[in-house]
Amino acid sequence: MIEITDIYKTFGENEVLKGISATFHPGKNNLIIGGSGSGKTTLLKCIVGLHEPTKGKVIFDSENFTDMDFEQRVPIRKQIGMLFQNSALFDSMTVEENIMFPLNLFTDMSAKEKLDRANFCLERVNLKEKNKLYPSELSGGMKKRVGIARAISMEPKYLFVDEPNSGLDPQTSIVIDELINEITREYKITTVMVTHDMNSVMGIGDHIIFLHQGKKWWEGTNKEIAHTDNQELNDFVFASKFTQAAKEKL
Ligand SMILES: Nc1ncnc2c1ncn2[C@@H]1O[C@H](COP(=O)(O)OP(=O)(O)OP(=O)(O)O)[C@@H](O)[C@H]1O
Repeated sequence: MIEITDIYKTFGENEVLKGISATFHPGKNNLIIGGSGSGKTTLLKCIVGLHEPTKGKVIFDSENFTDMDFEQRVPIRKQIGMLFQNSALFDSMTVEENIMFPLNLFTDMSAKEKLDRANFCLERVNLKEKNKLYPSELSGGMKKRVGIARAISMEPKYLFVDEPNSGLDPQTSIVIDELINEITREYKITTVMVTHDMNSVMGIGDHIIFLHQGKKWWEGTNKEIAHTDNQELNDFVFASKFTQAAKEKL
């Protein structure tokens, strides 16, 4: 479980986050949504420690991450898997080497153990036997799957995902969402995902927080979002005539 309390983040004069609190539970897809520039990525970075909040606390399973120094944070960082927008694979490394990268860095596993783990993860994301390919030889969807395989290689307790569907076609996006959803449930991971994608929101949004004007404007599930009377959320989710018409049929 991750608890964030009263998170503020200011860049110069720009107060981006204004007192955000939320609890993210294990085995759930926790989604952060909101308009462009509303602070979603900033919040995600504050939670993982890529930004320090100006004020507020981040607690990982009763451990106060905010008050820890770099060294103290290492054991928690080892339990964090990350999948960022461009998959962030190393182009000069094969698929297998990319997946083993965190294992080389953070574990003392033997070469065979690392290879077995990489193969297990590749199988889990349906990329068996793609070990020796380079990122340039993969489609966008395959790269995301390698990114997921790498993110789960350390058996993370927490998974942070930023816009996993950017640049993917709708069908591939659904495959990626389903994979994240299955892994979250199977390994009881606390997953926190930033997304713009309404298919993701409706498909896998167990718990959603909507950011607006730097605040948590609304919180609920994908079932509740369809019937919201929150004006700003409604305008955001059902922005097009097409989605508005679909809502009326719900
Ligand atoms: N490192 C930084 N330095 C200064 N300002 C920043 C920094 N990172 C983000 N910001 C500002 O914080 C605000 C929120 O940015 P953020 O990337 O968190 O929004 P977002 O909701 O994720 O947007 P998008 O959906 O467009 O990716 C923006 O005004 C942005 O310019």
